[in-house]
Amino acid sequence: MNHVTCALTIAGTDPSGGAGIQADLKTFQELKCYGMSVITSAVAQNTTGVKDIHHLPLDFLEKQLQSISEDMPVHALKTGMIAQKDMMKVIAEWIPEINAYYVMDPVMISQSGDSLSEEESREVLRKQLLPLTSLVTPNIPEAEEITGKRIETEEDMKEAAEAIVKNFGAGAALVKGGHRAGAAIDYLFDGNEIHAFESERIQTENTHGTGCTYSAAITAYLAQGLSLVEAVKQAKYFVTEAIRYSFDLGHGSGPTNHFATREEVSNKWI
Ligand SMILES: Nc1ncnc2c1ncn2[C@@H]1O[C@H](COP(=O)(O)OP(=O)(O)O)[C@@H](O)[C@H]1O
Ligand SMILES: Cc1ncc(COP(=O)(O)OP(=O)(O)O)c(N)n1
Repeated sequence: MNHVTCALTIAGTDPSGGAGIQADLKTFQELKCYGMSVITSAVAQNTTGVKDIHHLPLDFLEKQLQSISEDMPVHALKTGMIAQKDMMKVIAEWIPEINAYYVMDPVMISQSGDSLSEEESREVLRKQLLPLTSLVTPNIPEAEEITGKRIETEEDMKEAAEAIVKNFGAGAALVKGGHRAGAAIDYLFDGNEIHAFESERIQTENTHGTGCTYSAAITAYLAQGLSLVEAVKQAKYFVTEAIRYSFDLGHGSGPTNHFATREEVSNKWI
């Protein structure tokens, strides 16, 4: 019997294909996982920003989740945009039903500055979802929102990662440095120690969906059985190349290139 590795994303949509469910599924596919998706919100957005959001009804969210758990294996799952507290509660009740790694990208505000989650959902995220995670991957503003502390230095990033695990019960925390100047350094606290993942900063405006792509890549690698540290290391390489060979598409911040690590593509693309 051939073994298929299955990864699930629970997130919002991006019709322009750079972020959200679309970015996650492209990443799963590229990393040779069978990709599945449950949609929380349909978002009218593109490289310039968010135009409108339509939240799917709660009972429909439940039916989508049920469609997965009654029929399909899940080796790892990620969540992205979960805008409302009641959606979070439904998802938090469902996750323990399946025995899989859980990576949370705590999406709050898009790069274009548009809010993708309601203020009142933050407490549910902290109290009910974080303790279920194998890993949470906040950028700096999201880590500040979770911990309630300003992050200015690399020391602050490390302390935030540690606090998210020790004070909020996350399995591990990866605080991403995409929003800082200088080298792109992310810090992982795995419950025991801090690990640093560093790449050069690539000079480009085309970084739409980097966080989605990164967390989806980590999810795919965990599904395939890599250790947490190795999964983050491989995913960091994947997202760095996806930014390096990003597409100059649209009138705003262009999307990352999900097949940039294919040698034959990156050599000829740009
Ligand atoms: N210009 C860049 N060059 C290289 N790496 C980057 C760049 N911008 C972001 N990254 C990396 O992309 C990943 C996503 O980070 P970040 O942009 O902070 O997340 P988000 O998209 O959630 O805001 C991180 O590994 C970060 O270090
Ligand atoms: C539906 C949806 N989910 C998440 C995001 C945010 O994407 P992210 O990878 O954090 O990167 P930016 O696009 O904000 O750079 C989104 N836009 N849409």
